[in-house]
Amino acid sequence: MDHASSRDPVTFYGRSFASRMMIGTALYPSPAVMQKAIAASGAGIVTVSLRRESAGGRTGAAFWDLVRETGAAVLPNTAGCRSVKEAVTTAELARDLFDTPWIKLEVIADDETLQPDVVGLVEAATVLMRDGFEVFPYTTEDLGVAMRLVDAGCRVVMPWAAPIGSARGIIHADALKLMRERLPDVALVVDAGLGAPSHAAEAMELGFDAVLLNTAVAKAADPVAMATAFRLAVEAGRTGYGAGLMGPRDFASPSTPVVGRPFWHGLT
Ligand SMILES: CC(=O)[C@@H](O)[C@H](O)COP(=O)(O)O
Repeated sequence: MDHASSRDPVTFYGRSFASRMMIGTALYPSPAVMQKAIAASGAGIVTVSLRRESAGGRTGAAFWDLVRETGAAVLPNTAGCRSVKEAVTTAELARDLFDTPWIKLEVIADDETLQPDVVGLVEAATVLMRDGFEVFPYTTEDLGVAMRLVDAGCRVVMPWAAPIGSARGIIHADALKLMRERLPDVALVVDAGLGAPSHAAEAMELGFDAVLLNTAVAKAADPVAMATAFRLAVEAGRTGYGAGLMGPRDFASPSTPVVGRPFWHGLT
């Protein structure tokens, strides 16, 4: 019987990638460390903030060159947008600047916590999908919102594990499991709040298609080593999921025989 494995490619809007990890480009101690960490992560997709790039000038151009040198596909994002209008305008600028229909859509309700505004998100996703974008919406674990995003045409949904930068890992595993169960044909990516490689493995074991993370790698004492650890964890989690995880049981189930006699009985 064939099983899914870490070597199965993942597909987003018709583009396939060997790696199931996406990585952010913010917060690294230096551009050189960012490049090395991206390489160590094996990520085929990097996300970049349009606000940073649209600032233009030498800093923006130099940063864009560094990202391009990684060879990864670019997923521009609308980080920091607080309204539908702002997110749609930013997406349009991103399409021109990065020459891609992809947009990681973030509509933020609260500057302090970066809590997603899920009402504005569905509205902006509807506008952008109608306008030919391929939207990767960043949302909470709420199934109802995810279903509205799918109704709007999104083929990818990116629920959080936990609030951005919190490093708490998956807080509502049951809600993510339900989302996986109810949206079997949608590419689901756990985005934000992953703090340890084991969190990424858990997301993959839940059957998610990929993970996206930034802070845990960028802020690690050794970002390159941490990127490697996340890569291995994603591969392990995906392979474990494909191998068919046994379900938990309420009570013990003996894994060693309790009948018969030890084979060495009588030899001494
Ligand atoms: C939505 C968002 O901005 C995230 O993609 C973020 O960049 C990654 O979250 P962490 O920094 O918590 O990994």
